[in-house]
Amino acid sequence: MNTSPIAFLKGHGTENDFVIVPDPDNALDLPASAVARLCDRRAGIGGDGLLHVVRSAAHPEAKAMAGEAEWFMDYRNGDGSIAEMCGNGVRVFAGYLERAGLVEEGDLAVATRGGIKKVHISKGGEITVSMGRALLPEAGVTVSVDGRSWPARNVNMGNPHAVAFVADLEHAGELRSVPPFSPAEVYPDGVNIEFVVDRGPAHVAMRVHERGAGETRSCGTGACAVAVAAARRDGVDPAVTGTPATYTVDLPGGTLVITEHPDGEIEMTGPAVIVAEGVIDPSLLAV
Ligand SMILES: N[C@@H](CCC[C@H](N)C(=O)O)C(=O)O
Repeated sequence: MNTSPIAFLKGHGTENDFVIVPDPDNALDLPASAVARLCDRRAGIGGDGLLHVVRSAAHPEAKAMAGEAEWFMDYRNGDGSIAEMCGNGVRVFAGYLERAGLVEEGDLAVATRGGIKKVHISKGGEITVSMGRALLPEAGVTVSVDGRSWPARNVNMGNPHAVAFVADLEHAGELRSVPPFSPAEVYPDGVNIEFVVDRGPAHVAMRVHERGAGETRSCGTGACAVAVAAARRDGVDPAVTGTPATYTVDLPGGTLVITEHPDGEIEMTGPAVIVAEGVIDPSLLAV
């Protein structure tokens, strides 16, 4: 049981916001109920998710990566569930490590449940993450919200996404109160759903309903999934042309720039901001 005061920080990446809990030795008990309490916007600190900052060597799920990546992003969704990867989260995670003096500007590797991610912290504060390759299972899916349905592209960025191109982002309705529907046989563990419109050549805008969090103001893995789905729809495949493709993705909370390289590697660039730090009352962490 956690009895002494525990430090936290609050940060966001394009307004996808996180409670950051530094715990290098993995000494804290953080069950789903405690995570949900911390992420509660009224009775807790508030966040779309939680970044538990642990040394890889101290976490059973990350030990094997400790030789290549000193730090493990133990990411949790706001409802306490576990996700493989969080694109905005990994930038904020790296931003925290730099601010705490645990890493320096430049290149670092971060261990995640989705594997090791290479991160570059640049002088201006923007952070670029190599997000890995997108998997595009052939099976098309349908998503529905508020009585409307759209065909969607199934994209896996380490975590599952369904990307639907719509005529108007307002058609996605009140996503926070009316969760969209997607087929459980395709997504047995749930799915993140993106609604997308065109803004111009290689420029789209999206809204997202995240698994475990509801509608959020941004999703990094979602923006990567959208950029790849938009490129394929536009007949663009860097593996075929041998030329990188860059898409600008506008989200309610800001803009992310996504580049897909000919070898399939996807790079995402965006900001990471720390807005506060403080101390958690241990009662919030009671099991
Ligand atoms: N906001 C994240 C994605 C977080 C995980 C997602 N909700 C899931 O359950 O897969 C991002 O920036 O990628």
